[in-house]
Amino acid sequence: MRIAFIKMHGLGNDFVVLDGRTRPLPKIDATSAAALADRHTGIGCDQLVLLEPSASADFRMRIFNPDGSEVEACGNATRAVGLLHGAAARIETLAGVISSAPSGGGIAVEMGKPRFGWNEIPLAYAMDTHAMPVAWEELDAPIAVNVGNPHAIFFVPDTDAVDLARLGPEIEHDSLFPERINVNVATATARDAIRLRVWERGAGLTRACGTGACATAIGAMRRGLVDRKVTVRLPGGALRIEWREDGEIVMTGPATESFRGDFDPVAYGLYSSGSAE
Ligand SMILES: N[C@H](CCC[C@H](N)C(=O)O)C(=O)O
Repeated sequence: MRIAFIKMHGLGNDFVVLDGRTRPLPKIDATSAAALADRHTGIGCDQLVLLEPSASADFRMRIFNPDGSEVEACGNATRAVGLLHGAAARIETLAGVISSAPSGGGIAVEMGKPRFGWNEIPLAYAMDTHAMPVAWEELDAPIAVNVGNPHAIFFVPDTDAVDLARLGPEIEHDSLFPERINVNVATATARDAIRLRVWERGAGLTRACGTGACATAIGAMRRGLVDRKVTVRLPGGALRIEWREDGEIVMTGPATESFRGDFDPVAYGLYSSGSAE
């Protein structure tokens, strides 16, 4: 039996969504996730997103990077599945239960509260995460923030002048980051505006990163560069981030369904539910 998928994106950060909220999905592991995400031999996406029933929320969202790693959070995908759900939703993730709701033509997501402790990022050893005493060439003194997943944010004079394709993977895989790291280069251009480019852990350069926008906005606020409501402009478009007085991060932005299709699970080492395992 063929498996249906929905192709979606948030500002060009694209996803293959397998909707298992009402019918069981085949077992997905790192190998099959990477095969489905492959842009040449698979369907192709920045992240594979599985929806499953949940005992603690409206549904559970699992997120796999194209390298097969399963991760705790994905801001753009959360808006996409919020659009798919069509109404306000509480969503169980590896980082806890978050919520989405339609908002002004887009989707607003309450992403949880940021964490700043060196062991919460996590880092391999104790260090000031506000201005880390480390550097990779011109990228130095990052601020580290965990918004469900780990981020390092470098504030630079010109984001376009950074060779992120070369420095991104070097930083992502540095032994300082035991769970690797998402790498953000940003410029605060006004009290309510940030420019951002992201090298994503397990995915590489993407057109937008929702958790990167959240982490970068929080980092800029903690550094006193911006106020508590900012517009973050990424290559794929803009997201609105607010750090609410109660500590919750609220991200608002668009989500789009591109097309629907189906695939033969056997071609990806999967067996549709109920068939021979
Ligand atoms: N690559 C990220 C997951 C996807 C985050 C990004 N697509 C977003 O919209 O938040 C990580 O490994 O933490």
